[in-house]
Amino acid sequence: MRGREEDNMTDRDGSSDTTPLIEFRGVGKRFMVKGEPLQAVQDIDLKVREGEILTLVGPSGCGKSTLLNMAAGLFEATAGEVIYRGAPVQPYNHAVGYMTQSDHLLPWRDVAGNIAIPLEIKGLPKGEIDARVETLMETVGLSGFGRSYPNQLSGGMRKRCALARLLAYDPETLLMDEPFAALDAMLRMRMQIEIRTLCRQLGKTVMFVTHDLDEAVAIGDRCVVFTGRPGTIDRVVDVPLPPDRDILQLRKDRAYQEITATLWDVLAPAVAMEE
Ligand SMILES: Nc1ncnc2c1ncn2[C@@H]1O[C@H](COP(=O)(O)OP(=O)(O)OP(=O)(O)O)[C@@H](O)[C@H]1O
Repeated sequence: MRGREEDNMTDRDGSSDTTPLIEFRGVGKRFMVKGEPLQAVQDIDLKVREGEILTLVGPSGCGKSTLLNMAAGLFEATAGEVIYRGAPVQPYNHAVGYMTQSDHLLPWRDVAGNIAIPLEIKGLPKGEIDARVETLMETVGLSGFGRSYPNQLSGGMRKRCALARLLAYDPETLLMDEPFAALDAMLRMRMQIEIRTLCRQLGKTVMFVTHDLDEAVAIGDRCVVFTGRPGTIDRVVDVPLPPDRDILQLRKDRAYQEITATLWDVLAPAVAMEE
């Protein structure tokens, strides 16, 4: 199945076909670097289902971020096509929101001021902005911190603030590129729990890139494993854990242990080849 996702898009219960929200059809991306071609990804066939959390894991440089950038319409595919809700992705895809490792909070604005930015850009009236900011702070567990400045926040609180700002744009799809990589293990787990809970509550579709296989399994409904350079899809697996899984207890879960061990066998050779 190398380079190919299973053709059928049956639901978890196997009952029905679903139209993908995002589809990569035979996608390749080649960059020119100092006059030389560099094939970042090739032969990518991938369907992202509406409302799912799809995690992408693979060795460094296999093109995970490149795929997110193509879904966002920031990079154009050099082969194949990227489809969003039935139409080719245009520069830029306004239905997606991006979150990266660095939170890009404005240091001179407090928490409420940072979260308000997209609402101010939209030109909403002040009363509505205040009410929406309050709700968003509550959603991400930052109630009472509206007047705090980014340098007064812990790493996890900064992430929550960045997440609330992202949600203020109300994107249909969240593209998350190693958003929790800089957090310590405990905070990271708390954010994983929050992202799963929030995205299920709000019905968001998520493409989530991570280097961390445990994280990919813990938060994903499905997990895409990449290999090589150029990046190709080795396999797409259903994560055999319930949607309302208890992330804190996963280490003791037999299904979790088995799936991470299986995926590690796929990834390990590629990781061993990383310089
Ligand atoms: N704008 C660009 N111009 C030239 N080369 C690029 C550009 N963006 C990415 N690349 C190259 O494409 C390849 C894939 O990069 P990409 O960042 O997508 O991989 P990745 O899997 O996300 O890596 P990592 O896990 O290290 O973040 C790399 O060799 C990278 O150097």
